[in-house]
Amino acid sequence: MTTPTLHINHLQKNFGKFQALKDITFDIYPGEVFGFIGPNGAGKSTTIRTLLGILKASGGQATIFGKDVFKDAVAIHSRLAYVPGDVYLWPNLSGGEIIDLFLKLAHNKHTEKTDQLIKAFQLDPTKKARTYSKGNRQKVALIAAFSTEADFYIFDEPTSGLDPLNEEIFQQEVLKLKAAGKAVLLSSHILSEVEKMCDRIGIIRQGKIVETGTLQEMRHLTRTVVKVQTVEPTPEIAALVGVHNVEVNQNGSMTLAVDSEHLDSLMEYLSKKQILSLQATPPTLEDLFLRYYDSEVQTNEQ
Ligand SMILES: Nc1ncnc2c1ncn2[C@@H]1O[C@H](COP(=O)(O)OP(=O)(O)OP(=O)(O)O)[C@@H](O)[C@H]1O
Repeated sequence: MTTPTLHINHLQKNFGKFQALKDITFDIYPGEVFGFIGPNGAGKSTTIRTLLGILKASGGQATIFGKDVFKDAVAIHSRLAYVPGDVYLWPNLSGGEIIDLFLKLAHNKHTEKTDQLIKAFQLDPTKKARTYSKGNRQKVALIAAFSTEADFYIFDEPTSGLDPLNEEIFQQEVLKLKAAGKAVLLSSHILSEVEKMCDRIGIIRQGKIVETGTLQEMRHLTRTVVKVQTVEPTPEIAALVGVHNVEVNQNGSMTLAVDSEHLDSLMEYLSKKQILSLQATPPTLEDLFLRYYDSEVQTNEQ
């Protein structure tokens, strides 16, 4: 079996009496883009900072490339690239100088690829960092990271501040990493981005991983919205197992929600009816995420 690039097992982190990470467990394999999502304050950055050795864990284990992140940081960091959500840059150096400095610190060199990335992200590398917008500061870190020859790339909300064109460049570069067999951890609030790029997703809530799986597996946890119009009225549909919220529309069509595991039996039932129109809208990652977000709000209010 392939060794995971990242293995986290029951990771915990306390800040004084506050337990920010209660139980974080997941793996990321080579060639995989793993989406790490959850509400504000759920513990995404704390998990990442602990993996990078910036914070000391209070319990549990974590390995990167099979090495203990708390003991073998130097060996791990030589094969790892990281971009935080809010990048600090030396204000009096130019963007180009900072990219080269980041590359030097990572024992890498400015290459043709670096120039291609500067062009693709449309960064003016001659300008001093103090004149850069937030988006341009992000670009400096992203260009350095994508120019780095690493095996594991960690991005913590990397596209906050990027315009749609640059977000697209970011996505293309991540997919190139994946095609090259690299592992990627992507923490993001942009669910459409996660949905588009990630092979598997982990949802964190209040310091705990509450779900991990492929988008397909996640979809089974939620409901599909079906809009159907039959020749004959079918009020008995509301009594079928897994069917919820049946509403009759003005034109006689029905809108209902069906648990994903009962979608097939609903379709079998409908195949025996005369259908005028049928539309099934699969749940998005946002539908699933909002479900967890909602339950967080309720928990906090109790
Ligand atoms: N140094 C610290 N001292 C005390 N509490 C902290 C510290 N760093 C983070 N926390 C708390 O730990 C929890 C998790 O924070 P974290 O920044 O990891 O969340 P996040 O999921 O990355 O959120 P966001 O999506 O807003 O970036 C929060 O309640 C935060 O207030």
